[in-house]
Formats: sequence, structure tokens, C-alpha cells
Amino acid sequence: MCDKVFEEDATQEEVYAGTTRPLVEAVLRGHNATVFAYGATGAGKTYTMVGPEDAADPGQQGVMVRALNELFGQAAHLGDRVTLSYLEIYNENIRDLLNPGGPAGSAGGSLELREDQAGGVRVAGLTEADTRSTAEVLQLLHRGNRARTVEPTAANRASSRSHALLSVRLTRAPTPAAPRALSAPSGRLYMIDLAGSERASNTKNRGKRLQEGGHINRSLLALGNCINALAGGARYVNFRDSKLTRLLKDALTGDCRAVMIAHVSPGERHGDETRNTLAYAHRAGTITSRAGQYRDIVSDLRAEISRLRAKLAEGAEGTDSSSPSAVGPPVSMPTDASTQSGGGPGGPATNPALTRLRDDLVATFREQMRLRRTLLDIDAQLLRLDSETDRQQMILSRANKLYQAQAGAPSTAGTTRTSYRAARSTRSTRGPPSTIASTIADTETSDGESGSPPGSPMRRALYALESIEHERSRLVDLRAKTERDLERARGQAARLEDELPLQASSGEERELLSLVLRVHELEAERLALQGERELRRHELRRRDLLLMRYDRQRHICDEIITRQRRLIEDGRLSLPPDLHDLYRLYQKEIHAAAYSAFSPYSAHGLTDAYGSLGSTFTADSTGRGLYTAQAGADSMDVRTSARTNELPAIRRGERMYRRGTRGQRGHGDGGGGRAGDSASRSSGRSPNSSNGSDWEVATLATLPSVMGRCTSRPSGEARTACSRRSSPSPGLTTALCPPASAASGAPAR
Ligand SMILES: Nc1ncnc2c1ncn2[C@@H]1O[C@H](COP(=O)(O)OP(=O)(O)OP(=O)(O)O)[C@@H](O)[C@H]1O
Repeated sequence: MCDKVFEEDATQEEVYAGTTRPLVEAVLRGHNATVFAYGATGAGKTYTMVGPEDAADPGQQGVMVRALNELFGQAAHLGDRVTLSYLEIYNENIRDLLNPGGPAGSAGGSLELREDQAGGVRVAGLTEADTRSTAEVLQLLHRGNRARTVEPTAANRASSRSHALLSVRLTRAPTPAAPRALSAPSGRLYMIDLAGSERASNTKNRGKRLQEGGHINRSLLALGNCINALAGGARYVNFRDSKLTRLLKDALTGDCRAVMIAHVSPGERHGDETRNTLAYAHRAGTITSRAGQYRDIVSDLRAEISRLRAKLAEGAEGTDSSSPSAVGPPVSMPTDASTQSGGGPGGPATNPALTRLRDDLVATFREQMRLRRTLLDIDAQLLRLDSETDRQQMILSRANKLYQAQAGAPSTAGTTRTSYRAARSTRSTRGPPSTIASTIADTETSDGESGSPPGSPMRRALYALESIEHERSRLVDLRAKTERDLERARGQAARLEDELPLQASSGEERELLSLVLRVHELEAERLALQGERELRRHELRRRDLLLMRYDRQRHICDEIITRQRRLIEDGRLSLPPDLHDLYRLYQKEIHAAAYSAFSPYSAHGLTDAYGSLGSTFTADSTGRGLYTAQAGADSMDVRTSARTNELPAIRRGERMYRRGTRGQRGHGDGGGGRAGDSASRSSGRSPNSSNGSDWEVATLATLPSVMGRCTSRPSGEARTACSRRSSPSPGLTTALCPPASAASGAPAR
């Protein structure tokens, strides 16, 4: 669930290094990044983000101070400009923590949110402090922290009653002191100390405190809804429900890496809050989509292009302005012949050292291209495995229920579910899939009593999951190795570029750089296209899964209605007229659907719908997933049952109708719709991409990844935290921290 968990004795430095340092590095490379502290009141969010109020010991300083120190240190070194703003949202009012009184004329210091034409949100009148001195910026931060709304509650002696948002913007300005000027775009880091979620019964808040708690919970709920929508891949996410979500829109979408540090208290009495926090963090964690990694690869490449452009522009400054455009591509793409023979971009080079350098440069960039494509390929395979895992999980949980019902063995099913959930959690921590193996062993040993019979859907799903886990850990390792190789190749290219001015005249140097730039540009376009194509495929798989899920939900609802009706009829209960009308409407609907059910499309739809339980997944030697469809229920059975058992049969008919319609719409091939769909999945092709159908496909808006930090109570209960994933994917991260009641002497909750 969490990418990293921090033990109770984890130091502030460890938590910072495990969660936020990679974000600071990303910001220095021109990305946007966000770190949130989330958790119940008193769980230690402010301690993590800010540090204790009287932190004389630098070791106690929180994430904000550490990140600012590091950013300012690097920025001063590079001559970059850093600006900072700090605000709080208290009772849905925005207050400038660097200027708590607000600008003249503001109502009680409350600032307004304004939307610009591009849909971006800004806070009117918010102070953007511009400083190059680390000491000064820390002073500003402390001043802002002192201005925050803090009140004592039963749960926390100094409870922050507001959400605090610290935003640091890094701007690369071209100055003579900054030789790498324009080498990367500007980046922004948001650091957010959310107010704690709270239960009135625990906090014993009354009056004003209770009202604050209501605002806090409402905005956290709005944030949770956005997270849920993003995690579910929704096309429309409602950020407008609270000021917090409006402000965080940029941080939650687009090219923004994010870490959520979820704070929990492992004490038993905090069980409910811990569970809620973990569920919230887990949901946030699922926003992290591998989809974001495509954009990451491409955006790194684009940053490299900007750097090369800047370098070319710098080189052009001192040369004749009538010479060929320094930034434009004066050379054509290298052909294999030209690059291999040493024939350069501008004709054969006479200087052997320069020829060698050019060949090395081209070879290094070719290697980088190859590695980037490999990364993209691995990500595509991982995406497929993610979808397949979800599918097999659904099959498993369905099969579990069936066995529970048939064998009357809730204990085994329960064990399987629990074990599998644990097994699934090994996915993110890259642990061995041993839990799945032991679950399989469990079900095997309990055969005949309550376990699943050999060859059953449950057993097949477990085996499929086991092979998926093996494949996933192989791919994750391969990805890590490829990233290391890419980093090495980048270093090698940088060294060769540094050697260029020594070996080449400025004209030759610019030509070579133009060549490299052009290669990068073409590569970026290619990768972007490839990535978007893969995202569309993923979106189609996600929608297929969603349809399966809806089918399941409808099936359960139908079952409930049928049984309730039986109860009503058997007990001769009289119905309220409106309910009676609803039943009639329902009956009409399913009858209408039943007629359509026997359309030519139905057989395919039904086979696919029911066959889902019997389909299996295997991975071939290249790691690509193969689907093997197996026969499900056949349409004759259903027609028979339609006569003998009206309600359930009609329900099935309706499902057939919907499937048939979808297949027809997607492929324009009538009854072959779903079959075509299955076939194209088997071959790894998207039905959508293959025929240019009119399906609308939404691309997931993703955060890079979610990290978590869980700190437990200082009194000896665990302090735990979750940290960022190994791969630098964009997303949200989550973490957990302890309530300070023990340390602070606040009353125990
Ligand atoms: N890891 C820790 N080590 C030592 N003390 C801690 C730790 N975590 C929290 N505390 C202490 O616990 C108390 C409560 O922590 P804090 O104020 O950070 O909680 P919070 O989650 O921000 O609560 P709220 O949401 O109510 O503002 C503080 O006195 C803090 O110093």
C-alpha cells in the first residue's frame, strides 16, 4: 500500500530523504512537485512538515525547512531565482501567512481565488517573497508558522486548525553568473500541512472548534473525492468543491510529482483513524499511474532539448549573426551510413579527434534512444500487468463468494481474501510473491473440504496472479537497471559535450549540437506518440474492467430485488404505491431488454460476459500478457432458464443486450463485436486503435506517485512512514505519523 514505511525511531532526516529529497531534485530539473502531510489530528503532521515549535536542534527540523535549505543552496550555486509564498486555508478563508493582515482593503485579511483564462487558479494579493538568502527565507517560514491558526483541542495541545500551503518557485534566469541559464524550465514545489481529520467524539470539540472541524473534514472530503476520481481515471474531476482542491488542482494533475505522507498512530484505540488514513492514502496512491511515466520520459527528453537549445543560443551569441541559425536544425538527421562511416553532419570531418568525438556522441545518443524505448516498452508491459491484476482480483473475489456460498466455508475464503490482499501489497514493495504461493498451497491442502477444486476459476486466478507477480518483479528490476544504464549514457554524453569546445571550432561545435538536438526532437515526438497510444490501450482495458464491475454490481442488485420480491410475495406484504410503481417499471425494463437479448449480438456478449470467469492470463517469454478465452455459459442455457425462472433469466438477457450494443458500436460489425474485442486483446491491439472507431477515450490525468509516511507515537508506539516508489514516476506519495499526545502531554484519545 505504501511505498515506504518509517519506523517509530526514524529521524526527521530519514523521513525527508525518503520522501521529499527526490522531489527537490525533480524541481531543480524543472518539474513541479508536491508533498502533503495527511492524517488524523495529533498524528504528527506539523511535526513532520515544520518540526517542533522550539526546534533548537537542527536534527528536529521538518521537511519544509530541509527542502528550503536544499533548494536555496542549489539555487544560489546556479544563480537561479527562488520565490516563496505561504498561505493557510482556515474555515474556507485564505490568509497570507507572510502578511497575515492581508493587503489594504482585504476583508479581515481574507484573500480571493481568481481563475485565469487558461483555467489556472491564483490567489489575488498573495505575497511572493523574492529572496536569495537562506537565512531570510527561513525567517519568513518561521514568521508564517507563528501566524498559523493553532488552538488546543482534546486531541492535540497545539492543533493546527487550518491547511497550510507553502509554495516555492524556482526560476532559471539567464544571467552571466549562470552558465546553465535556460538549461531547464522553472519548477515549483508545494509543501502542504493539511489540518487533521477529526471525529467530534474524539476531539470533544464544541462551538467554534466544532465548526472548524466541520470545515476541515469537508475540505478533506472534497480532496478525497478528487483523489478517488483521479484514481478511478475519471475524465471530469470536480476540484471546485473547496478552496483546498481548487488550489491543489495543478498539484494533483499534469506533470506534477507528489508524495503523500500519511500519519498514523498504531495504538489500538486509534484503529479507526488509522484504517481511514490508510484507506485515504491507498486511494491517493493509486492515482500514481504508470501512465505518468511515459510523460516523464518525454518531459526529461524535452528538458534535454531546452538545454541543448540554450547551449546553442549561448554559442551563437559570440558568432556572426548572418551565419546559419544556431538554434534551428541546419543539418539533416544522420543516416546509418553517415553516422557509421564517420561522415559528419556537415560533410566528412578532417580532424580525426573530431571524427572520433562525433562518432562517440552519435553512438551515445543512439544508446540513449534505445534505452528510452526499452523503458517505454517496460512501462507498457507493467500497465498491462496492472490491468490484468485487477481483472484476476475480481475473478478471485467472485470465485471466493461462490465457494463461500457453495461450500459454506467462510473461513477459507476469508483466509484467501486476506492472504491475497497481503499478496497484492507485495506488488508495490516488490516483495517476492510468496504470499500468493502460500495461498495456493492453502487452497490445495484444503481441497475436498472448503478449498477450491483443481482447475477452478479461483485456482486459475491465483496461478495467474502468481505469474503476474513474478513477471512484475522481473520487469521492475529490468526497469531499474535500464534507468541506471540511461543515467550512465547521459553522463557519458555530457562528458563528450564538454569535450566538444576543445576539439571543434565554434561552427563545427554548433553543427554537432544541432544534430544531437534534432535527434532528440524527433525522438521526443516519437516517444510521445508511442506513449499516448499505450495510454489509450490502457484506458480501454480499464473501461473493460469497469464494465465487468458494473455487471457484477447489477447482478447483485438484481439478486437483492428478486429475493426481496419473493419475501414480499410470500409474506403477502402490501407495498407502498410508489415502490409498487418502481417494481413495475423495473419489470418493464427487463422485459424490454429481454427481447433485445435474443438479437444476433447476444451470444457473443453473453459468452464474453460469463466467460470472463473462465479466461486465463499467461505471460509469454517476452513478458507480454496473453489472454486465453474459455467458454462461459452458453446462450441455450440462458434461453431455457428464461422460461423457467423469469427474473434471473431476463436479467441475463439484459446484460447480453448491453454487451451486444457495445460490440456493435465499437466495431461496426454486428455480432462480431465482442469477439473482435477479445481477439484484439489477445493480440495486444486496441480495438479502438485498429479501426478508428468513434469511442471516446480519456487519457488519465496522473500524479507521478504517492508516498506515505507513518510516524507513530513517540511514547514507543511505532513511527512509520511510506516513501516514494523506486522509479521516479509522476504521482502522489503518502506517509503516516504519530499523535503527539504522549510527547506533548495532551490527554490521551
Ligand atoms: N515523531 C515524533 N517525535 C516526537 N514528537 C512528535 C512526533 N510526532 C509528533 N510529535 C509531537 O506530537 C504533538 C502533535 O503533533 P502535531 O502537532 O505535529 O500533530 P498534527 O497531526 O499536526 O495535529 P493537528 O492536525 O491537530 O494539527 C506535537 O507536540 C509534536 O511535537
